[in-house]
Amino acid sequence: MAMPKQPIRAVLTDIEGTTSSISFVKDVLFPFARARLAGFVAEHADEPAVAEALDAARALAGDATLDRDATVALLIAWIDEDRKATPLKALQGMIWEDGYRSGQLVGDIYPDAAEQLARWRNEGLVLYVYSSGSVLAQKLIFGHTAAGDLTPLFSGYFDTTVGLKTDHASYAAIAEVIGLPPQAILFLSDNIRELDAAAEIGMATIALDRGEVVMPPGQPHPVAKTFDAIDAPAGRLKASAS
Ligand SMILES: CSCCC(=O)C(=O)COP(=O)(O)O
Ligand SMILES: [Mg+2]
Repeated sequence: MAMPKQPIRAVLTDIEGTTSSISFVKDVLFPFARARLAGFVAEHADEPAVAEALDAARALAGDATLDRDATVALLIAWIDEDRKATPLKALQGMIWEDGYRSGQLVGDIYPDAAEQLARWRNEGLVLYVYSSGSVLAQKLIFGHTAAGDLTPLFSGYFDTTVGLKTDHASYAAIAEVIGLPPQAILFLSDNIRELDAAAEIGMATIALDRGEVVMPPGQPHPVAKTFDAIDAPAGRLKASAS
């Protein structure tokens, strides 16, 4: 006998390429952090969170003897190759904090994402974020948008300290923390490998195609161009969009 489909009770969303443009992350956020990394490290290297991130970067590189300059050079190389390394993401978040608080950075959230997230929350869904950006960076981008502070919409945030976004175990751990079966969670992302990992443990999935990258042909997830096309409580595209 076929199991009845679980109603969706939570939405888990990616940021870059999903709620926010890839160009904002690549052309605004990454260069902002890149230009300030050496100065930030020189000024804050003795603070525990910074020292911990620098040590973690050295450990990831497999060379605990790297001096400060060599570690900064390594981190800059990681920015240039868009490496989703947890210590780099921690430092980027700390550097962006100054930019958001001073008004130099404004969180770029697609209006359709902001509107639909608010609507889904009003409809009783609980909302969570899962991004390679650190939890601090996630709170900053949603906390400093042109439409104001969107952080009250969210019940929680997950970053790569829970595991890689392409690893199905990360989604199992997130479902456990949320306290819902994976089948009751809808995951939204522009990255097919992330969606595959979430689907592997039974989450409902929808791919976002914001027109900045080409979707691989034949990939198995329903595709939405905007959040308007998504029927989140049903965990699928609206009939008018499919
Ligand atoms: C939190 S904004 C910066 C996002 C970021 O650093 C990044 O690498 C984007 O990864 P995502 O998992 O949101 O696609
Ligand atoms: Mg993404």
